[in-house]
Amino acid sequence: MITHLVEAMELAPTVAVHSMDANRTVRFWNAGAAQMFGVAPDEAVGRPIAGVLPFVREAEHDAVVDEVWRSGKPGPARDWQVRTRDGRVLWIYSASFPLIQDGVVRQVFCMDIDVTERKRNEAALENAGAHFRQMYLKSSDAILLIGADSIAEVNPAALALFKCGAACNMVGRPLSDFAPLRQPGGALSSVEMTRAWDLAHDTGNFRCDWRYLNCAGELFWAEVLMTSIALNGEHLFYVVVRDITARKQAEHRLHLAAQVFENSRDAIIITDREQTVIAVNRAYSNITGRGAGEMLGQPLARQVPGLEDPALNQDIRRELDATGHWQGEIHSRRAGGDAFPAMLALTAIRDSNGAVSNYMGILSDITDRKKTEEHTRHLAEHDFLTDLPNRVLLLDRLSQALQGARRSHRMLALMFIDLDRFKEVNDTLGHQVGDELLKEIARRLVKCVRGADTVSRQGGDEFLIILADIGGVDQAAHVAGTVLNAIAQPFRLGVHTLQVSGSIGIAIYPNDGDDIEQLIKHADVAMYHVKEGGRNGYQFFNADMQAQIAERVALEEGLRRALRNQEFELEFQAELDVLSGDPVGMEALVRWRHPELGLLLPERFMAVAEDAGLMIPIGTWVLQQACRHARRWREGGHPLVVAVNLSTQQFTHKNLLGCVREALEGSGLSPEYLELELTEAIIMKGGAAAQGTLLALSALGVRLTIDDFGTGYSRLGYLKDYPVDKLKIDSSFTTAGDGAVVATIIAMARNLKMQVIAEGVETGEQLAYLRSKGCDQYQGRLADAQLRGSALAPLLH
Ligand SMILES: Nc1nc2c(ncn2[C@@H]2O[C@H](COP(=O)(O)OP(=O)(O)OP(=O)(O)O)[C@@H](O)[C@H]2O)c(=O)[nH]1
Repeated sequence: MITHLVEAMELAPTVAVHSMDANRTVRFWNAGAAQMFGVAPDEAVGRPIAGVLPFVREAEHDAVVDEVWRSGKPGPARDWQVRTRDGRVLWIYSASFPLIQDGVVRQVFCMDIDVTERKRNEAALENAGAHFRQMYLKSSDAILLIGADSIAEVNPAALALFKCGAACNMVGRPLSDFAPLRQPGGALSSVEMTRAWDLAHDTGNFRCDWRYLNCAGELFWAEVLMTSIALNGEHLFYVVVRDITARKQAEHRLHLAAQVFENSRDAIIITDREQTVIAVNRAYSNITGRGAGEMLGQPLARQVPGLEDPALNQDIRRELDATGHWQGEIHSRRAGGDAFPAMLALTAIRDSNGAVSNYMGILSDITDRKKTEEHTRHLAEHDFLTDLPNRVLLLDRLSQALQGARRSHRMLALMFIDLDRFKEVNDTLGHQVGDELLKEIARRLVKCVRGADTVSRQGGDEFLIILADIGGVDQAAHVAGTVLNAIAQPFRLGVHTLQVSGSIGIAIYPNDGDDIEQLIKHADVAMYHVKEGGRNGYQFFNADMQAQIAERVALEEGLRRALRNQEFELEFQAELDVLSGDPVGMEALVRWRHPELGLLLPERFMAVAEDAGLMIPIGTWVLQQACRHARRWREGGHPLVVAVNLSTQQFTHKNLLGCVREALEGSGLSPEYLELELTEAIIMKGGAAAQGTLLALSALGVRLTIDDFGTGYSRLGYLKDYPVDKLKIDSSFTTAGDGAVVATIIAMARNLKMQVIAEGVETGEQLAYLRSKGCDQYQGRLADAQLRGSALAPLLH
């Protein structure tokens, strides 16, 4: 048995077996030992073991062997490190056991197995583990180990990324705790996560971008790599999470930029630094009708229509080099050849070193904007009603025409046209008909002139015409005649047919002025003279007109001052009873005590007052003063009626009643002592409202007299409809001794139960005649003389 065992030991190829006796002398040394240690059996057997095997841990080994000798039991198996004869260091697995004969330990056998290879693998594995741990701990990527349902382990980077502080805040929780309810695509995070786990499981690993929610409640983007691993039979996921928020933001910005580029309504062109086109967007094709293919690789200047002009190109380059930017309007063309206005903005794009790397061009189609601008400009320069040039454009055209005339030493004419009594059209037919008339007149005026001339509406019923470059004044006169004739043709406006006329003043450059203001002013002055002279005609400006105008202006200023300084006075004409000769009333007549010109009669200043719009304040003053006088007469024991003339402006003024009431209340005069005199013409001008006004005045208690009766085109029918108390026979009938007219008027007044008073009575015969015809009262030089001779003389002033 032993023999067999020894044979087996001899032959065991990988097991080195040797034995030693009590003297530590080698007794057995098999082939394995020879091979392992490089010592042949005959070199070993019979020699002390210490000399044969220089063990690295000799003392330790000796102790084990000593223990076997002493105890007679096998020593513990150990890994030892030994050095072979040829200097190799081996790891051996060694077991020692005793050979006992007769109860005595005779030898100790050692069996050694070379485990160097295994030891080396173990060391490598250990090293790899340590390295891996280092990587795990130091990794800048977050690493999580996910177990069945929850996080099993996290590295420090994961704690930092998820801002969770300690591992215990993550470990044990499902990864879905760290995601928002839904991913940006809208899918539920839990559903998406399960899908990802499944894919990772099926394919080994799975990569995706994922939106996470950290412990601070903040969302962030991460790239996730899940690797499915099996560890000790357990299924795990090794998850690497890398924060890609910055990348996502950059991607988002890029995406946005691409979207802007592609979806911009303006064409965007990108070139390289040589201005060769490298990209265009869709809008470029939409706007220009050219495909991107036509553009790419081509020089910008040749491909953006409108930029071909070398001079413009040079300007652009200079500006781009100097400021990095150029912007301007160009006349571009579409593929079909249609021209369109475009705004081009070119910007140099620089790289990180500041060198120009590209250029970006933005080309906008500004057709609509141009149209809007043109429309706005048209509105600003044209009259809304007639669409003729307005004052703004006229001034511009006049300035240009003047420059041209100066350069070419030619004449130009400026015509000021004002329609005659246009207000009446408005008043009688309405503003709308007035508007239609103005429009039609505008059309006719345009037809009277050449294309180079300008017809403009200044507002109201005023038109100005520039006759640019006339050969002589007769040419202007000819046009003025044509214009008057055109205006004079009947107008058919709806159901109305009307006939109007105009007054034209003409100023000639250079004779009547050499600047815009002067020419306009002088044409206006000339027009005014036509109005003064009865309207419906034309006049050229002359210097006398200017003087007259200056006088008028002075008079107008004087009137305003007179109102302020109380320069007006009242004079009175007596109204006497024909039969008794007693005074029954006084007619108040306004006078102006002019500081330089002395006492002025109304004829001298009323027309100016009317034009200057001063009739209301002057009339109001007269009314108030007259009432005060009458009140004083009454208090002095002379209850006389005071007669006050009303002007058209007063009669048609909306506050006439208020004004009369105020004058009565202000003076404390009873209404029956106030008599208001109106001419037939004034009543007619009051139009449809006249009857109402007269009734309202009558209702106030004041008396109403028709002045200058018989001179107007009397429509006698109206008399019975109006609350008129008295008719005043115009002095022209009295002084002319026109008995028939006077008698007829008196008879008519009788029939209408009105009183009648004759004006302008100068002689006793005239008075006798009036008396014989039953006239009630008289007035005139005879009446004043009689009063002046009486105790009431002071009342005349
Ligand atoms: N229908 C209409 N009337 C306007 C317009 N603008 C101004 N008017 C009126 O035109 C009238 C101009 O009157 P004036 O020129 O002062 O006087 P007129 O009645 O023409 O009398 P003369 O010029 O003295 O002959 C005024 O009654 C204005 O109210 C407008 O756009 N449409």
